[in-house]
Amino acid sequence: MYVYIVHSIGTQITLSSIPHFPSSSFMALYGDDNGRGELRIHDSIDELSTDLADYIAELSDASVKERGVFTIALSGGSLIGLMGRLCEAHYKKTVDWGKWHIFWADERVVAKNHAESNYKLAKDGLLSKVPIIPNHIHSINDSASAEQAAEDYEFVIRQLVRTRVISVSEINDCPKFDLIILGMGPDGHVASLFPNHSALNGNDGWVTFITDSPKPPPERITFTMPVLNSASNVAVVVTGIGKSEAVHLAIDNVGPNCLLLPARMVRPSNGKLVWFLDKPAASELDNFSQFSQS
Ligand SMILES: O=C1O[C@H](COP(=O)(O)O)[C@@H](O)[C@H](O)[C@H]1O
Repeated sequence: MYVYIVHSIGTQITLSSIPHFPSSSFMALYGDDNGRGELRIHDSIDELSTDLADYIAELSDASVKERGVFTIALSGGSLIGLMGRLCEAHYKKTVDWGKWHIFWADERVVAKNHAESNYKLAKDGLLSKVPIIPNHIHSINDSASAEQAAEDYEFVIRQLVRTRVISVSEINDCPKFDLIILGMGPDGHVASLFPNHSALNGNDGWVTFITDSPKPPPERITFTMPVLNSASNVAVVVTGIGKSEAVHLAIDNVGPNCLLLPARMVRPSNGKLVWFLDKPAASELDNFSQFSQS
């Protein structure tokens, strides 16, 4: 019945335990002092999914109390399946779904009913199963070119910033989403910001586009890095051994060559970063053996 919390303060590790989770649970938290955020490492996908659902529900409550709305930007890929617990009766009853506004941190420029659409994935796996107001679902214009779709999406976001549905960053003029929730590819990409791609340097606009994604489909739109880093909360959700090397490069103190890994560049300037990992994904972290002593 314990969750183990590991605080990393420089190289000094302190371990404490508090009653909270079922006995098989395991969670490790890095202090935010290294700028790499909080780490939540779970024994199983099942536990990770429950923790993720609780985390989202808590942020939703806090935002609705404070601002009357909850603005959440989703990604695609394995993430949506990991958010599936939110469709369960407990969350259906307790979450204030009518106050949610849904966005996409990245989207593939394909028709909304296409198997590769991040909208379709979220719609089938989550949005059609909870009482979200249809016009609070802000999906891209799927009949435009990638360039036009990015421009249109930025326009939609600008209108919602103007009407204060979406907050504004205190540091720059970027939108400040209550939560941006990201997956990560084995190459360290987040949203549709890929390593060594020029879109990574897109620091002016809020939404940019690519037509040569290394991962199909090639045409995508994506939030820029400044928008990711302006959010109040960013969660990065990663599972599986195939991503363990990228997790290590994104989080540990590695050489300067990795500084431009997209996942490593996610450092909210005035917000909180949380990594949700299963043990296989965390297994190459420098301190993993200390985490797994439990
Ligand atoms: O193409 C994409 O890939 C990433 C990672 O996907 P995963 O299936 O490996 O979890 C995803 O976060 C992004 O939104 C998506 O467009």
